[in-house]
Amino acid sequence: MRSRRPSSPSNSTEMRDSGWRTIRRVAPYIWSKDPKWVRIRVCLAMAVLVLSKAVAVYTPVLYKGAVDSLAEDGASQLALGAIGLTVAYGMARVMTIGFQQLRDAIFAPVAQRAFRQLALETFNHIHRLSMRYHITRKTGGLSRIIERGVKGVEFLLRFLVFSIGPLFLELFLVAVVLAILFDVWYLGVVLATIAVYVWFTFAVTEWRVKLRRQMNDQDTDANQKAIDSLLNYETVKYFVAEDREAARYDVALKGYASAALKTAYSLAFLNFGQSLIITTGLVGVMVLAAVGVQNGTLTVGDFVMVNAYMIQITVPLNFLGSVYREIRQSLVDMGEMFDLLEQPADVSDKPGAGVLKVTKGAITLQDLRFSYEPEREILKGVSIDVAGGQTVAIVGSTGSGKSTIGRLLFRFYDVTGGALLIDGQDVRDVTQKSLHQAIGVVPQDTVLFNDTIRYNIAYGLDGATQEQVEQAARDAQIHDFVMALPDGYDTQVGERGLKLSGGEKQRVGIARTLLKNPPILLLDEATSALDTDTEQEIKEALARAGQGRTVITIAHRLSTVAEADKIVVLEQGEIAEVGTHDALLAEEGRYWHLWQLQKSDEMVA
Ligand SMILES: Nc1ncnc2c1ncn2[C@@H]1O[C@H](COP(=O)(O)OP(=O)(O)OP(=O)(O)O)[C@@H](O)[C@H]1O
Repeated sequence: MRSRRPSSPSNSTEMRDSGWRTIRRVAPYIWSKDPKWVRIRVCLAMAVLVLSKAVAVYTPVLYKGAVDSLAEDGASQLALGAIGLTVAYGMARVMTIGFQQLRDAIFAPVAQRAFRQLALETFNHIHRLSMRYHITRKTGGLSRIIERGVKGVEFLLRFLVFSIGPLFLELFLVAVVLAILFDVWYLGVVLATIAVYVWFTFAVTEWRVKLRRQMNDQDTDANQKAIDSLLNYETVKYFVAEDREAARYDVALKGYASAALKTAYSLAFLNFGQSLIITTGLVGVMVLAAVGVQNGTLTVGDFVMVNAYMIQITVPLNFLGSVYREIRQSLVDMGEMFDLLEQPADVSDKPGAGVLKVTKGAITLQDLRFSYEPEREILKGVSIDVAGGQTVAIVGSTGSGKSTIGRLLFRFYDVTGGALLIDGQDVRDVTQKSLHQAIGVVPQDTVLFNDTIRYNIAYGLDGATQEQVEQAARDAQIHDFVMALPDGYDTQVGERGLKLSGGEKQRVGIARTLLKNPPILLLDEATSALDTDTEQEIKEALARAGQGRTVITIAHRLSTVAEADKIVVLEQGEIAEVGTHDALLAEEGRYWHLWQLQKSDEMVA
């Protein structure tokens, strides 16, 4: 699906601001001391740029010389001077192009380095951003922001450095040559032509940007309708709605066609207007030159030289409209990327944060308070002590805050009150890296990389060997299943692991966590009802995984927690009961009630 392009800045202040911000952000990569070659290349590219423009501006002078030489010597005589000048003219043209290409080649590594570093910086930053940010953004949207932002920088560099900058340098040089070789009238006509041309181009482009936006919106609309309809393929068939769908799509297509036509007409208007202005200027300057030739103050060579200059400056001017439009769009795209880069991470390491040292693996929740949104407290003072090596289960009705405790332990969010300690160290005082290293998480819904089973299991340990992968798979009770597959460990799991069943995915998830071998294990049990056999296998796999570690199980089904050393019953963010399975049943309280409910559910099922 093509995305809707963001709207462009509506006024020049915004453009200037985003322009400045872009320069501030990109300049350090372009004008960087380290490595040294960056600055050397930039200086060289600039020198070659000036050289190419100087040669370009001198080329018509050679042309004039050839024409004058021909006019003086007469066509019948051998005009050696004219031939020499014509060859020199040809060489000058080749040199101009040669210098341009050389400049591009010298600058290219600098630009590539800048794109790479910016993309990498943004990517790393996105990984650093907290969960709070990630769950509100669509990952596809994020990758588009990086892609468009980096493309924007690429475009801006290419056009500012290689198109707009050189164009203005050339205009300036031509203006100086005209003022010196001819008189200020020529300069006046040229400047007036350029001024009117630039004004016209910008004004019409501004109007065209709006038309283009309408066209893009219509395009997105048509696309969305088509995709939505295809995604609902079965529903369309169930309701015999093919004709209705086609009609709906056609309405969207009609809207797109009408917007596209307006865009095309406006382009014709822009092109014609530009050509009218430039030709008027060209004719004006040439009339001045023709008068000069008649008066005897100018030669025929001067006449053709003026023409050559005018033609030379019109070619790049022709692109001005599209360059202007693209620059505006690039500024918007880059603005989005820089917004992202400036987005603070709300969970970050304290300055001087130490490394978490896990000795026993004891976990203490001290009067833990937390809210995702200020007005709704999810955990209202929860205190739990988990001794090293113990298995503690947290149970409770849905929405009571069980998974939230796991997220706080992993420090996806910071607590709003109280503290969370591991072996006496507050999780906020240690580096996130060391904390994440110490905790293995088997989430409710394991998401896998779109790669092989081997890759997904080996992900748990950088550089894991085949033997280690297989051992982990055996411990997670998935090895036999994998070996029975035609491609074994090379089986592709599909996007997000969709080619595996829920139970298989979860066991792959357990295997990779076992390979990580963390002292603390956080199990967020699958809520989806698994069949009894699978549940039993997963239960065994998890029991094995928990040996010799501290385990916190967030349990949705009580049948899996009976053997826990301690069960904490959570209700609406508060602890309702704590005890062992037997003790809690004997109390006949909340846990007993939940147990009865689940037992009767299972009987019905
Ligand atoms: N990112 C979030 N922003 C706002 N509210 C959230 C967010 N995540 C969870 N919540 C809310 O916090 C409450 C507790 O969620 P949590 O996932 O911890 O519940 P749970 O006890 O694990 O439930 P379940 O058994 O259904 O998984 C829920 O009411 C949920 O709607």
